[in-house]
Amino acid sequence: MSGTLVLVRHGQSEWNLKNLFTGWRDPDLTALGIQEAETGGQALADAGLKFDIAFTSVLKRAQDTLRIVLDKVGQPDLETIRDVALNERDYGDLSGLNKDDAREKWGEEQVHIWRRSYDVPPPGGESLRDTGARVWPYYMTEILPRVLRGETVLVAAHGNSLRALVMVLDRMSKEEILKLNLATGVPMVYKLNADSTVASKQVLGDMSGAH
Ligand SMILES: O=C(O)[C@H](O)COP(=O)(O)O
Repeated sequence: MSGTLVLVRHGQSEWNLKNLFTGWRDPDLTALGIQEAETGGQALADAGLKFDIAFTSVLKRAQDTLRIVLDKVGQPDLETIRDVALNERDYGDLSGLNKDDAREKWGEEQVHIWRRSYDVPPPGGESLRDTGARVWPYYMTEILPRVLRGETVLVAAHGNSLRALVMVLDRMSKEEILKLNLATGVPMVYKLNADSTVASKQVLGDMSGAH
């Protein structure tokens, strides 16, 4: 067994609340989002986890979630690396549109395909495969080597940048990833084997409400 990797999706953002496609746009957390981050942080504190380093995107909602989590685990000054590679999937021309309006315009099924499929990009944006093509190499070069050295690494990022990672870690098929939704603020704790495969996964909270 080597180290520990913790993934957490940011708490609810203002645009999650308004039901808008967000992508690379940069809204703040809502009051609920702050609470979700606090709950996730508390769960990590209760599990006794201490981190060696944290990674996040260049977007506020992920950085603010990380700050709240680090406060809860008593490590407010932890070394943190921010990188665009961990940003949310770029939603392209859908960014800023209401998700229900989009369903009315293009149909429920098409919108679901844009949101959850592996390789169909929304107009002007990234498919999950495109997102994975930047997230995965970043994970391999910057994050994984630390975990393999035995470090405990925290990653605060986004619904789809983390889905891209979880798909590979959990060896999910293109069909399975279609159904995967990550809840906001719920940490996933992975223990990795020395060969980079997953030894165990523990979800510290309730994923069932995610949509
Ligand atoms: O970018 C967004 O709109 C959200 O962060 C994720 O949205 P999705 O659940 O529609 O992919």
